[in-house]
Amino acid sequence: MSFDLVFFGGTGDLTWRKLMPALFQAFRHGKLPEGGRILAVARDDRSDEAYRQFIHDRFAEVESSKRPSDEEFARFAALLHYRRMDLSHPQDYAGLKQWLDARGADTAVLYLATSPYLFPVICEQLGAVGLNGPQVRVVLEKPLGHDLASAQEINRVVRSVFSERQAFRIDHYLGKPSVQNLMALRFANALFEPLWRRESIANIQITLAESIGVGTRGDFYDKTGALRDMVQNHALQLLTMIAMEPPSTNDADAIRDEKLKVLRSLRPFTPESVARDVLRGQYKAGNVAGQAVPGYLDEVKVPPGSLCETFVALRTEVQNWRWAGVPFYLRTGKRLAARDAQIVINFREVPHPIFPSASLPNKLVIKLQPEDGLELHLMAAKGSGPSEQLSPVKLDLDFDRAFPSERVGAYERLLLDAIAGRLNLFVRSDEQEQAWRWVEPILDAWARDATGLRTYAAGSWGPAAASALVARDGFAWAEEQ
Ligand SMILES: NC(=O)C1=CN([C@@H]2O[C@H](COP(=O)(O)OP(=O)(O)OC[C@H]3O[C@@H](n4cnc5c(N)ncnc54)[C@H](OP(=O)(O)O)[C@@H]3O)[C@@H](O)[C@H]2O)C=CC1
Ligand SMILES: O=C1O[C@H](COP(=O)(O)O)[C@@H](O)[C@H](O)[C@H]1O
Repeated sequence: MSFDLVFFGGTGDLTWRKLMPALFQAFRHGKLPEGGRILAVARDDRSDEAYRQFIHDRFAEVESSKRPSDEEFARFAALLHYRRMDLSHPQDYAGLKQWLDARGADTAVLYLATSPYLFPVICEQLGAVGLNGPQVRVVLEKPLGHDLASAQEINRVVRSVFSERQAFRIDHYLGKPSVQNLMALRFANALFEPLWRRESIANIQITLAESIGVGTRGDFYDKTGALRDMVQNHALQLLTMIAMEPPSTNDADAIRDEKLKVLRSLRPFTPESVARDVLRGQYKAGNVAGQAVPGYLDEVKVPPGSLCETFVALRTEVQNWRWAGVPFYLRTGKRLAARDAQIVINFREVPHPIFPSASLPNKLVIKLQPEDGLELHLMAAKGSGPSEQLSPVKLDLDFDRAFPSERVGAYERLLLDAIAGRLNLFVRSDEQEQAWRWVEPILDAWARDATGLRTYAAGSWGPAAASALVARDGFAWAEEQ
């Protein structure tokens, strides 16, 4: 199968930092189909050779195990091409069409790695020159809109040019190996399904903690905040995968239909429940891994006095028969104590204790990063005889060790899926819009009342009030258990 992969925004940070290294890994692992060309598009004039040199130099900034040798780069670079285009100039698109048509590859994947303000004009112009035939797929990078109205507008334009099956909306968390494995855990094992419900599960906690701050992205981040940056997309996508009903097939729409039902079942927020169940915070100076780090307000390009949230914790419920009354806690933040993304399924206590020593409820921890694996926390008897001492034990499955040569990074997986036309790990427009619909009352409440922002020391687990959010129901966050 021949393919052309075009990166609009081909000189940008996303392309050289994430997409090119991911493609190179696919190439190195022999997973990139033969017969591919990669075309980078941006506004400055440069030759293919100059672009190859640019990418070569940027690889120096990539993790050393992921850098190519000279011989590997020479082979990879032969796939790379460059074309000058101003994406806001309609007259620049005919040349792109000619370039693609001259070879007429089986598939053209057009990756919009630019600021989203360009998405409408790019889609319209691709349609105008006929680059929307069935062999074309368009990949839309996050953020897809700033609120419901802007997301709907982008989707309207995309739909006016492409069919839904041609639109690949990226949420890179869906490409993470442990997130893919969540589907296998739930739907390729009979063990968990009978327990995966309110009768057995006390609460579910999704934590997406970062130890890094906003770095040099202060201007972008300040207009975005943690709710839009992480909750509306990554955290909610994880929640849907945990809470969805078993899809009837492994087809993309069967899965996305079930995820959409979960999003529609989330308890809607009111001004009162936002005040009670949603907490936002901003980091102050502190210490992360022994290093002193500045507060958010001292980061570059952050406006003085900004009220932007760098931390969100919230409590919600999925209002259906399976989950009625089970709290789902979501938490994300920058400059927290550790880089730690995990989903914790806290099971209920045994109904009738018979041992003299206390027994802890079972817990299943789905670890997304830094490690990728599963932990099942159980109780075991340490001794024998009538007064057995119970002790917690852990079944620990490390996927990196179990499948050492087969783990594929998120962007590598998603790029390969887009080339192959597999939509399972991409977000459908209705899911995305429903997620915006659900977070909007929070955004509205915060816009009306600027007083609720709490602070937390960099290197902590967020504002102290986040513990109270969970303690109110008689529970504790994983690190406090
Ligand atoms: N960086 C990251 O890690 C991530 C970024 N994103 C999102 O991806 C998008 C791109 O981010 P990032 O790569 O960091 O941004 P950059 O500013 O680094 O890159 C923007 C790219 O778009 C090109 N561009 C801008 N305007 C035009 C135009 N009119 N015609 C042609 N090309 C144009 C630029 O090239 P030139 O100016 O030379 O023309 C450049 O190649 C953003 O929306 C960002 O939020 C999402 C996830 C992660
Ligand atoms: O989408 C985003 O994700 C990253 C975190 O991704 P991870 O794979 O490193 O966990 C986050 O830093 C960034 O702000 C956000 O835009």
